[in-house]
Amino acid sequence: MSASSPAPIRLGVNIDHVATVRNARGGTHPDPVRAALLAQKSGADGITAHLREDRRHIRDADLERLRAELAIPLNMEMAATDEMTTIATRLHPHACCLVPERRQEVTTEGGLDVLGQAETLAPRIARLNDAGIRVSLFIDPDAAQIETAAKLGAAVVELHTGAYADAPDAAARAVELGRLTTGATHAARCGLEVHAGHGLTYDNVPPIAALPQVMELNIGHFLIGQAIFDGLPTVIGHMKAVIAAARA
Ligand SMILES: CC(=O)[C@@H](O)[C@H](O)COP(=O)(O)O
Ligand SMILES: NCC(=O)COP(=O)(O)O
Repeated sequence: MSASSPAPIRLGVNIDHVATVRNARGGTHPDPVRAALLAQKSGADGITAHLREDRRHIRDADLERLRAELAIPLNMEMAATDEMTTIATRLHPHACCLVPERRQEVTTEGGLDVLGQAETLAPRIARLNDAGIRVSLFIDPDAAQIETAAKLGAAVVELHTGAYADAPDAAARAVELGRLTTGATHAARCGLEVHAGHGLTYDNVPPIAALPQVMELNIGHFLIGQAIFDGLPTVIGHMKAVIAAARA
Protein backbone atom coordinates (compact mmCIF):
# COMPACT_ATOMS: atom_id res chain seq x y z
CA MET A 1 0.00 0.00 0.00
CA SER A 2 1.48 3.41 -0.93
CA ALA A 3 1.46 6.32 1.53
CA SER A 4 -1.58 7.79 -0.25
CA SER A 5 -3.54 4.50 -0.61
CA PRO A 6 -6.72 4.24 1.41
CA ALA A 7 -6.93 1.64 4.19
CA PRO A 8 -7.68 -1.94 3.08
CA ILE A 9 -11.34 -2.90 2.85
CA ARG A 10 -12.81 -5.71 4.94
CA LEU A 11 -14.80 -8.36 3.10
CA GLY A 12 -17.91 -9.54 4.90
CA VAL A 13 -19.19 -12.78 3.40
CA ASN A 14 -22.98 -13.13 3.51
CA ILE A 15 -23.91 -16.80 3.92
CA ASP A 16 -27.74 -16.42 3.64
CA HIS A 17 -27.99 -18.32 0.41
CA VAL A 18 -26.27 -21.41 1.73
CA ALA A 19 -29.29 -21.57 4.03
CA THR A 20 -31.61 -20.96 1.06
CA VAL A 21 -30.29 -24.15 -0.57
CA ARG A 22 -30.46 -26.09 2.71
CA ASN A 23 -34.04 -25.01 3.31
CA ALA A 24 -35.11 -26.09 -0.18
CA ARG A 25 -35.05 -29.71 1.06
CA GLY A 26 -35.83 -29.09 4.71
CA GLY A 27 -32.73 -30.91 6.00
CA THR A 28 -29.39 -29.80 7.39
CA HIS A 29 -27.20 -29.78 4.23
CA PRO A 30 -25.53 -27.51 3.19
CA ASP A 31 -24.84 -26.05 6.62
CA PRO A 32 -24.45 -22.23 6.57
CA VAL A 33 -22.31 -22.35 9.72
CA ARG A 34 -19.87 -24.75 8.04
CA ALA A 35 -19.77 -22.31 5.09
CA ALA A 36 -19.09 -19.42 7.48
CA LEU A 37 -16.22 -21.32 9.12
CA LEU A 38 -14.78 -22.15 5.70
CA ALA A 39 -15.15 -18.49 4.66
CA GLN A 40 -13.31 -17.48 7.84
CA LYS A 41 -10.50 -19.94 7.04
CA SER A 42 -10.40 -18.61 3.46
CA GLY A 43 -9.79 -14.98 4.43
CA ALA A 44 -13.22 -13.48 5.08
CA ASP A 45 -12.94 -10.55 7.48
CA GLY A 46 -16.47 -10.97 8.78
CA ILE A 47 -19.66 -12.96 8.29
CA THR A 48 -23.02 -11.39 7.50
CA ALA A 49 -26.30 -13.21 8.06
CA HIS A 50 -29.79 -11.78 7.63
CA LEU A 51 -32.43 -13.14 10.00
CA ARG A 52 -35.52 -12.33 7.99
CA GLU A 53 -38.83 -12.10 9.83
CA ASP A 54 -40.14 -15.01 7.73
CA ARG A 55 -36.94 -17.08 8.40
CA ARG A 56 -36.76 -17.92 4.69
CA HIS A 57 -33.04 -18.60 4.87
CA ILE A 58 -31.09 -17.97 8.10
CA ARG A 59 -32.78 -19.30 11.24
CA ASP A 60 -32.39 -18.41 14.89
CA ALA A 61 -30.39 -21.59 15.59
CA ASP A 62 -27.93 -20.68 12.79
CA LEU A 63 -27.22 -17.36 14.45
CA GLU A 64 -26.75 -19.00 17.86
CA ARG A 65 -24.15 -21.32 16.34
CA LEU A 66 -22.47 -18.53 14.35
CA ARG A 67 -22.17 -16.50 17.52
CA ALA A 68 -20.68 -19.45 19.41
CA GLU A 69 -18.30 -20.72 16.73
CA LEU A 70 -16.99 -17.73 14.75
CA ALA A 71 -13.76 -15.96 15.65
CA ILE A 72 -14.33 -13.10 13.15
CA PRO A 73 -17.03 -10.43 13.58
CA LEU A 74 -20.67 -11.38 12.99
CA ASN A 75 -22.83 -8.74 11.30
CA MET A 76 -26.51 -9.56 11.88
CA GLU A 77 -28.84 -8.01 9.31
CA MET A 78 -32.38 -7.57 10.57
CA ALA A 79 -35.56 -5.55 10.30
CA ALA A 80 -35.90 -2.75 12.83
CA THR A 81 -38.56 -4.49 14.93
CA ASP A 82 -38.91 -5.16 18.66
CA GLU A 83 -38.66 -8.92 18.07
CA MET A 84 -35.35 -8.59 16.21
CA THR A 85 -33.94 -6.03 18.65
CA THR A 86 -34.65 -8.43 21.52
CA ILE A 87 -32.98 -11.32 19.68
CA ALA A 88 -29.96 -9.13 18.87
CA THR A 89 -29.48 -7.85 22.40
CA ARG A 90 -29.56 -11.45 23.71
CA LEU A 91 -27.25 -12.78 20.99
CA HIS A 92 -24.90 -9.81 21.05
CA PRO A 93 -23.34 -9.92 17.56
CA HIS A 94 -20.45 -7.58 16.75
CA ALA A 95 -22.78 -5.43 14.62
CA CYS A 96 -26.43 -5.16 13.63
CA CYS A 97 -27.33 -3.78 10.24
CA LEU A 98 -30.92 -2.55 10.17
CA VAL A 99 -32.52 -3.17 6.79
CA PRO A 100 -35.99 -2.58 5.35
CA GLU A 101 -38.05 -5.72 4.86
CA ARG A 102 -41.16 -6.51 2.90
CA ARG A 103 -42.47 -10.04 3.29
CA GLN A 104 -43.23 -10.44 -0.44
CA GLU A 105 -39.91 -9.11 -1.79
CA VAL A 106 -37.41 -11.45 -3.46
CA THR A 107 -34.54 -9.45 -1.98
CA THR A 108 -33.99 -6.12 -0.19
CA GLU A 109 -35.41 -3.55 -2.57
CA GLY A 110 -34.18 -0.23 -1.28
CA GLY A 111 -32.57 1.49 1.66
CA LEU A 112 -34.14 1.90 5.06
CA ASP A 113 -36.15 5.12 5.28
CA VAL A 114 -34.40 6.46 8.37
CA LEU A 115 -35.79 9.93 7.74
CA GLY A 116 -39.41 8.78 7.63
CA GLN A 117 -39.02 6.26 10.46
CA ALA A 118 -36.72 8.30 12.73
CA GLU A 119 -39.16 8.24 15.65
CA THR A 120 -39.52 4.45 15.76
CA LEU A 121 -35.89 3.79 14.90
CA ALA A 122 -34.41 6.02 17.62
CA PRO A 123 -35.27 3.81 20.65
CA ARG A 124 -34.22 0.62 18.84
CA ILE A 125 -30.88 2.11 17.82
CA ALA A 126 -30.42 3.35 21.40
CA ARG A 127 -31.18 -0.17 22.77
CA LEU A 128 -28.57 -1.71 20.48
CA ASN A 129 -26.02 1.00 21.26
CA ASP A 130 -26.65 0.58 24.99
CA ALA A 131 -26.02 -3.17 24.60
CA GLY A 132 -22.63 -2.37 23.04
CA ILE A 133 -23.63 -3.54 19.56
CA ARG A 134 -22.31 -1.54 16.62
CA VAL A 135 -25.30 -0.19 14.69
CA SER A 136 -25.25 0.03 10.92
CA LEU A 137 -28.10 1.36 8.78
CA PHE A 138 -28.59 -0.01 5.27
CA ILE A 139 -29.57 3.09 3.30
CA ASP A 140 -29.61 4.61 -0.15
CA PRO A 141 -26.86 7.20 -0.78
CA ASP A 142 -29.13 10.14 -0.05
CA ALA A 143 -27.88 13.17 1.92
CA ALA A 144 -30.95 13.49 4.15
CA GLN A 145 -30.92 9.77 5.00
CA ILE A 146 -27.21 9.92 5.79
CA GLU A 147 -27.58 12.99 8.03
CA THR A 148 -30.47 11.38 9.89
CA ALA A 149 -28.45 8.17 10.38
CA ALA A 150 -25.72 10.22 12.05
CA LYS A 151 -28.26 12.11 14.22
CA LEU A 152 -29.83 8.84 15.35
CA GLY A 153 -26.49 7.61 16.70
CA ALA A 154 -25.59 4.94 14.14
CA ALA A 155 -21.85 4.25 13.90
CA VAL A 156 -22.04 2.96 10.34
CA VAL A 157 -24.06 3.32 7.15
CA GLU A 158 -24.05 0.55 4.59
CA LEU A 159 -24.79 2.12 1.22
CA HIS A 160 -27.17 0.00 -0.88
CA THR A 161 -25.40 -0.78 -4.16
CA GLY A 162 -28.39 -2.59 -5.70
CA ALA A 163 -29.41 0.22 -8.07
CA TYR A 164 -25.79 0.47 -9.24
CA ALA A 165 -25.45 -3.29 -9.71
CA ASP A 166 -28.79 -3.59 -11.54
CA ALA A 167 -28.37 -0.49 -13.74
CA PRO A 168 -29.55 -1.33 -17.27
CA ASP A 169 -26.66 0.34 -19.12
CA ALA A 170 -23.33 2.11 -18.63
CA ALA A 171 -24.88 5.59 -18.45
CA ALA A 172 -27.32 4.59 -15.73
CA ARG A 173 -24.54 2.80 -13.83
CA ALA A 174 -22.38 5.95 -13.98
CA VAL A 175 -25.24 7.96 -12.46
CA GLU A 176 -25.61 5.43 -9.63
CA LEU A 177 -21.84 5.38 -9.06
CA GLY A 178 -21.93 9.18 -8.82
CA ARG A 179 -24.64 8.96 -6.14
CA LEU A 180 -22.60 6.40 -4.21
CA THR A 181 -19.43 8.52 -4.51
CA THR A 182 -21.20 11.63 -3.20
CA GLY A 183 -22.96 9.60 -0.52
CA ALA A 184 -19.77 7.97 0.73
CA THR A 185 -18.02 11.35 0.96
CA HIS A 186 -20.96 12.92 2.78
CA ALA A 187 -21.32 10.00 5.21
CA ALA A 188 -17.63 10.13 6.14
CA ARG A 189 -17.94 13.91 6.69
CA CYS A 190 -20.86 13.22 9.01
CA GLY A 191 -18.57 10.99 11.08
CA LEU A 192 -20.04 7.69 9.90
CA GLU A 193 -18.06 4.60 8.93
CA VAL A 194 -19.03 3.69 5.38
CA HIS A 195 -19.83 0.17 4.19
CA ALA A 196 -21.43 -0.91 0.92
CA GLY A 197 -23.15 -3.95 -0.46
CA HIS A 198 -25.84 -5.69 -2.46
CA GLY A 199 -25.53 -7.26 -5.88
CA LEU A 200 -21.74 -6.91 -6.04
CA THR A 201 -19.72 -9.21 -8.32
CA TYR A 202 -16.13 -9.52 -9.58
CA ASP A 203 -17.09 -7.26 -12.51
CA ASN A 204 -18.91 -4.43 -10.75
CA VAL A 205 -17.01 -4.26 -7.43
CA PRO A 206 -13.85 -2.34 -8.52
CA PRO A 207 -15.36 1.19 -8.68
CA ILE A 208 -17.02 0.66 -5.29
CA ALA A 209 -13.82 -0.75 -3.75
CA ALA A 210 -11.97 2.29 -5.10
CA LEU A 211 -14.10 4.71 -3.03
CA PRO A 212 -11.63 5.68 -0.28
CA GLN A 213 -14.30 6.10 2.40
CA VAL A 214 -15.62 2.55 2.01
CA MET A 215 -14.21 0.37 4.80
CA GLU A 216 -16.24 -2.81 4.35
CA LEU A 217 -18.06 -4.61 1.57
CA ASN A 218 -20.73 -7.21 2.30
CA ILE A 219 -21.16 -9.68 -0.53
CA GLY A 220 -23.25 -12.83 -0.59
CA HIS A 221 -25.36 -13.99 -3.49
CA PHE A 222 -22.62 -13.79 -6.11
CA LEU A 223 -19.97 -15.44 -3.91
CA ILE A 224 -22.19 -18.34 -2.92
CA GLY A 225 -23.39 -18.83 -6.52
CA GLN A 226 -19.86 -18.70 -7.91
CA ALA A 227 -18.66 -21.13 -5.23
CA ILE A 228 -20.74 -23.84 -6.96
CA PHE A 229 -18.28 -23.64 -9.84
CA ASP A 230 -14.99 -22.74 -8.17
CA GLY A 231 -15.35 -23.53 -4.45
CA LEU A 232 -15.70 -21.00 -1.64
CA PRO A 233 -11.96 -20.61 -0.79
CA THR A 234 -11.07 -19.80 -4.43
CA VAL A 235 -13.96 -17.40 -4.83
CA ILE A 236 -13.20 -15.51 -1.60
CA GLY A 237 -9.51 -15.34 -2.51
CA HIS A 238 -10.32 -14.00 -5.96
CA MET A 239 -12.81 -11.43 -4.66
CA LYS A 240 -10.27 -10.20 -2.12
CA ALA A 241 -7.67 -9.86 -4.88
CA VAL A 242 -10.08 -7.91 -7.12
CA ILE A 243 -10.92 -5.59 -4.24
CA ALA A 244 -7.27 -5.09 -3.27
CA ALA A 245 -6.32 -4.30 -6.88
CA ALA A 246 -9.06 -1.67 -7.12
CA ARG A 247 -7.90 -0.16 -3.83
CA ALA A 248 -4.19 0.05 -4.74
C1 LIG B 1 -29.87 -6.54 3.24
C2 LIG B 1 -29.30 -7.07 2.02
O1 LIG B 1 -28.67 -6.39 1.32
C3 LIG B 1 -29.50 -8.42 1.51
O2 LIG B 1 -28.39 -8.71 0.71
C4 LIG B 1 -29.66 -9.59 2.36
O3 LIG B 1 -28.80 -9.68 3.42
C5 LIG B 1 -29.50 -10.84 1.52
O4 LIG B 1 -30.59 -11.55 1.73
P1 LIG B 1 -31.82 -11.48 0.75
O5 LIG B 1 -31.34 -12.07 -0.53
O6 LIG B 1 -32.86 -12.26 1.46
O7 LIG B 1 -32.22 -10.05 0.55
N1 LIG C 1 -25.91 -6.15 2.77
C1 LIG C 1 -25.59 -6.75 1.54
C2 LIG C 1 -25.23 -8.16 1.71
O1 LIG C 1 -25.04 -8.63 2.80
C3 LIG C 1 -25.04 -9.04 0.54
O2 LIG C 1 -25.86 -8.74 -0.55
P1 LIG C 1 -25.82 -9.72 -1.82
O3 LIG C 1 -24.37 -9.80 -2.26
O4 LIG C 1 -26.31 -11.06 -1.35
O5 LIG C 1 -26.69 -9.06 -2.83
